[in-house]
Amino acid sequence: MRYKSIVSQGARVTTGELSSERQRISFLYERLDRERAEAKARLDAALLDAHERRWHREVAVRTLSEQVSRLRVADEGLCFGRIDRVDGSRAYIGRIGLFDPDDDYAPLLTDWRAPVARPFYTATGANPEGVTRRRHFRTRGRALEGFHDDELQLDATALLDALEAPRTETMRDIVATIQAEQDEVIRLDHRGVLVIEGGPGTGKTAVALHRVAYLLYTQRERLSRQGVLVVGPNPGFLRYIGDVLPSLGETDVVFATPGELFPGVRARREDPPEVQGLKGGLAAVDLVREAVADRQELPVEPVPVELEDVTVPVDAGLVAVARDRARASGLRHNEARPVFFAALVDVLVAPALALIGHDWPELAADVRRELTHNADLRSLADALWPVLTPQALLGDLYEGRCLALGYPELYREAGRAWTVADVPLLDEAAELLGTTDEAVRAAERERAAEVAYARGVLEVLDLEGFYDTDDELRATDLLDSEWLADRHAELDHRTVAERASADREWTYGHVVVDEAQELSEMDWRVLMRRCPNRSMTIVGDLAQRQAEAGVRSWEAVLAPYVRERWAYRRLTVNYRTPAEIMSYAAAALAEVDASAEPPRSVRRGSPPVEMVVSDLSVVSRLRGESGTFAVISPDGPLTPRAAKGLEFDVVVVVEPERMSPAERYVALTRATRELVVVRRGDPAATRLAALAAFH
Ligand SMILES: Nc1ncnc2c1ncn2[C@@H]1O[C@H](COP(=O)(O)OP(=O)(O)OP(=O)(O)O)[C@@H](O)[C@H]1O
Repeated sequence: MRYKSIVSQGARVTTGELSSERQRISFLYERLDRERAEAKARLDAALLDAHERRWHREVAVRTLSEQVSRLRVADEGLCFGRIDRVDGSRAYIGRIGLFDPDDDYAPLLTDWRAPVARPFYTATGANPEGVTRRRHFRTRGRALEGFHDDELQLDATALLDALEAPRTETMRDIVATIQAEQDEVIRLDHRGVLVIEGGPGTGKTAVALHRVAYLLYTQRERLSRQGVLVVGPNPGFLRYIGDVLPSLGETDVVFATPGELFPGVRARREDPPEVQGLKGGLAAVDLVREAVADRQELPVEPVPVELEDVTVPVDAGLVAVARDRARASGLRHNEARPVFFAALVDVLVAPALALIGHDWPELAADVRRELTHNADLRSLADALWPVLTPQALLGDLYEGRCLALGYPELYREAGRAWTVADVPLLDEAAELLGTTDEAVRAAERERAAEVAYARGVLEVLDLEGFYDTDDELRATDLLDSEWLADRHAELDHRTVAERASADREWTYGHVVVDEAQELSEMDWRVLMRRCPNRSMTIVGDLAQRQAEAGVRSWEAVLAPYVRERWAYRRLTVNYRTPAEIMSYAAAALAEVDASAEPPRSVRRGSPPVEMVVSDLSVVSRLRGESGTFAVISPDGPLTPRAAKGLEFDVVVVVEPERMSPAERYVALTRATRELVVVRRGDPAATRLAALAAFH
């Protein structure tokens, strides 16, 4: 191996160097503790500062609280490497940057995202980028256990150590071992849509999350104002990746599944594949348009409206003229209602005058006034052109109207929960319907909730551990209810993430879409609405697509929004699955796409074990020896769909023959160490067949 470990170096030199590196690292922790104490003192002072304007104080408190939590994340693995340069200078690389205030703020520790840290990840023997040595530290908690230096090849040791470690329930950051091809993508200076594709285990998710941390570092001002949205396939996956950004010091990010992109709805249910196809294709845009048009109705029979001197029959022909005028206004359905009513009054004046038998101008004005205030005409207009929420529109469509419109497959019983595929339709409906009075009332309710939230913030400040003893002043000691009320009026104090996730019209500064191959054309419309600047990182693998309505070509999905203006990068190395398991899974890949290349595995392990059993209950007795363990079966509890994006040390795949090729490919590539494949059959017959083949 092309590295010098401290063990292979002379013991005298090693001990000396190790102890000097230990001193250096404890010095960095001292600095960290000092900065943290100073930030906390400034936070206390900001809370106490009675002279400062309230909202200034509020901003200061928030900024300092963020700083305190940023400093807290670096508690473990603060510094993980060092580079020595040709000019004799060196830089220690870590999770955050630390500076020396006593030496003109010279860098003591360089943030991994800073440009000067880049050679730590990218320098090679062929292209050393001015670096003579790269050193990797091995730490436990705050203690330095050892280090090794590499000669600028792809450093196998640090990476393999990281990859061999047993997995936990949640994904870890890879900041100490980012590889050059990944680093290129993480730091890519591309403002628009970036598609990152790669086979299973190539680090797409890890890279996308580190890219978020990098973008927040380089464009903090813009992104912390607008927020970042990370979309993942299901809640289990979001829980799995949920710790990575906080471990990198970034917390202000909204995580959502496609079923949660419409505020107020948390869809979990899946439609059958053919219904997903109908709801997910672009034709669903016309479907929603038709559903709205269907609610702009004509009376079947003329409806009599009684005025003082005459009864006017409101017939379909007259209503059609009013409806055409309202539609021609170009306003959205709810917003065009007043136009419809005014047009209806307008078209009724002439027939009313004709029935009265006079057309004096004063009489016409009276009739118009009477019609405008006529309660029957108002309720008729309400019935013919009702105010609609997206939920009411789709609910009525599914619970009956779909039959007359020719979409019987959409029919559902009243009161059933929304499905994931309904979410983009609700969003589309919201676009076509516009605001409702209900929306205004909801905004009022939200304002009331903000007041309650403001109170909550104070409690959180009390609970977050900034106050260690009872003697210290607490936020609630300093801020009274009057202040709370004013403060509520002055500013919206929720975090960007909280405000963004509650607001359908919020537009994010950057959107990350993971397992993007699963999203339908309708899902993409929602995401593009949430990100008009098209600053997006899209990660996926077309070969792993399980959703019928998912992506078949990136070009086709992106062209309507950015034409050909998007960048594409491929990751080629598999950091999860040992080579033996990957070559076993290659057969499933070939079934999905005969021309596809499986990624190259960095690790070797043991070949998968195949079992044939007559009774599947055996599976419940299988266990992994250590680390994480999962059974993936078409019937669950962990289905191939739910296993998307996850990994486990030991994986048992049950009845892969009952899975589609893409499902099989996903299931077979989840193991980091051992794969057991269980099929149902006659074990004796299988053994005989194997023996026959052997002879
Ligand atoms: N440079 C690295 N250093 C250490 N671990 C890494 C590195 N790159 C990836 N990994 C690890 O490899 C595993 C697979 O990464 P990840 O889940 O991001 O892959 P993926 O491409 O999203 O896979 P899939 O397509 O199956 O969802 C994770 O455990 C991740 O932490």
